[in-house]
Amino acid sequence: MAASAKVAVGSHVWVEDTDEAWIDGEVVESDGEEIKVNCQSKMVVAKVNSVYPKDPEFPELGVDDMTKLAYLHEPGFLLNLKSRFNANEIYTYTGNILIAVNPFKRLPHLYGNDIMEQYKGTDFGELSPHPFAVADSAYRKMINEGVSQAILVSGESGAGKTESTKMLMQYLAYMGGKAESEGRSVEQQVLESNPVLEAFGNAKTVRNNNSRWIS
Ligand SMILES: Nc1ncnc2c1ncn2[C@@H]1O[C@H](COP(=O)(O)OP(=O)(O)OP(=O)(O)O)[C@@H](O)[C@H]1O
Repeated sequence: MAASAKVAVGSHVWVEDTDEAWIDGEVVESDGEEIKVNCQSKMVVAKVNSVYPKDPEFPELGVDDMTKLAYLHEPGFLLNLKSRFNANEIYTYTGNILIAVNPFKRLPHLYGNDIMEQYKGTDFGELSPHPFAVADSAYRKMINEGVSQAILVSGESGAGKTESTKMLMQYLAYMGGKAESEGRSVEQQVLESNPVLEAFGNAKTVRNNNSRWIS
């Protein structure tokens, strides 16, 4: 929060916390420099310029695009991801960037052919955030503008880059190759080549038992 911003008694703010990262509460006292915040578990004293405003109208299930948040700051972002994750919504947009939170469990209902069909040719942002929407947007730009496209997948080890890339490949293969050869579609063949490539290029690490290994 900007140092000059006023924090009125009765307003709701986010305060940094060593255990939870951020906790929220109501401001009960302020002398202009320091404030006392009544958080659910404890009373916290903090510097005015170290707290962030909390949107009192934040929807319980969060918003599908961070740009719809009333305040763009770390605790607001984290609350939104957590609210959506608790509702099994692991994908969230920030404009045209897709954020994926690793569910560490299979969610097959998200990735079937019926879901790919839904995303086919649909305007970006019209349906729920999804890697298929990113892949569809890239695919259509490539077809319509005749220009090569790149999708950047980034995150720390074990975040889910390989899994997300598989979704992107699944969609592109689905869109690009329907011809059957020896009873298997191009889509199947492309996806089946993945474990072979992984066997040569991946190794178990502390964070991930299927990690990309670079010497
Ligand atoms: N969308 C998802 N659905 C289900 N499980 C997932 C998903 N994303 C990640 N996981 C789980 O997390 C594990 C690690 O994910 P992944 O291998 O994609 O990470 P990574 O970012 O590629 O890691 P590294 O950089 O170490 O290679 C997967 O083996 C899988 O069990």
